[in-house]
Amino acid sequence: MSKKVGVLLINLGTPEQPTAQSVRQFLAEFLSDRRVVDIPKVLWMIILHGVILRIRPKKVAKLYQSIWFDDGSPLMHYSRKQQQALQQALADQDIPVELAMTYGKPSMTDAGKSLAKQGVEHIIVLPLYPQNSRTSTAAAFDSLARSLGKCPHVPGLTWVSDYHDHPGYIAALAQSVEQYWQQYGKGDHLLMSFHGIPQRLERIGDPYPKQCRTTAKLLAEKLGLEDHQWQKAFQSRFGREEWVKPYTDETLEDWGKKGMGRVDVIAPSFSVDCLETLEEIQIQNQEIYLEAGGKDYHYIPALNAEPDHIEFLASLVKEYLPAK
Ligand SMILES: C=CC1=C(C)c2cc3[nH]c(cc4nc(cc5[nH]c(cc1n2)c(C)c5CCC(=O)O)C(CCC(=O)O)=C4C)c(C)c3C=C
Ligand SMILES: [Fe+2]
Ligand SMILES: [Fe+2]
Repeated sequence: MSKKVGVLLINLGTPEQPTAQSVRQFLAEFLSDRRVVDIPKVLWMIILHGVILRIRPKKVAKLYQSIWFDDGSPLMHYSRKQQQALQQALADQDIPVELAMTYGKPSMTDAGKSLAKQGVEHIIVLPLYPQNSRTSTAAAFDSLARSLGKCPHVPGLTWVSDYHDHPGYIAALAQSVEQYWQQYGKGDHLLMSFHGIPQRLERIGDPYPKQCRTTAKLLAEKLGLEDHQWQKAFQSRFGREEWVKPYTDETLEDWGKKGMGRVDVIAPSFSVDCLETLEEIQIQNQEIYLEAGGKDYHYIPALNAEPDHIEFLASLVKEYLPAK
């Protein structure tokens, strides 16, 4: 008899409210994770609690307020929709789907308990990070492992480490760009903006930057773009250290100064729209580009719970089903 399979979708986590208190709670947990910030612990705790958590929550809460949805944070809104849509897509196979966040709620433990209650004995764990990094994917793994530490036994597990070059993922991205172009016309340049990580991490073996470059190259090929029509860049720098280059904001400022026409921006490291896309890319970076002299700026939304994306995720799950 084969074991009943379930799916655990994982994303980062997000504040419960767009308030300084809620943002502080989220950042305190997220930024205390050694997978995310690995500078000497005592020094980091002094900086984090003495400086960052005193200043940043208030500032960032305002940014969350500017993009907050009626039912909560965009990241949570779209993650829930993804879970429901994937659940529906896999209903004919009787595969339940739960959602957990690496930090905060819904917790790994609650999601795991819910799968167990539904009779699941083998979990396909799908972190919604197309590219694999110690700061995102490995952090999700640690969080899952910690919660399994409290479990009376460990179920069967299949870990989807990444899908950065999966033809189905590249096709879903290309499809969304083409649909956008059909509706709103096509820009002169496509900027593919990925969440950044410190450059030092690439030197010590984090596969993430290389996987982002591969995603970008494959997407450009799929769209039939020539080299001068697109560029990749890395966003969301944090702290003083050098991060992987080129930087998104500097690239857009440079393009704006050159008086470039219309730029379209897509963010292929984000499975769902969130603060870093709806605020940083769509609001902040647009301002940078236009103020520098750029003419027109369009943000192409994340794949979210769009049918092509869900179809791809369902097919990915089926590829990882354990042999009967
Ligand atoms: C300490 C530095 C950070 C690293 C390294 C990092 C990697 C990383 N992050 C994501 C995805 C997301 N990050 C988001 C928010 C966010 N990221 C950092 C810092 C690092 N991220 C901070 C401090 C924040 C919070 C906002 C802020 O204070 O600026 C989000 C959005 C969350 C939301 O609620 O909308 C996502 C998603 C990836 C994929 C990644 C490594 C590859
Ligand atoms: Fe981040
Ligand atoms: Fe940011």
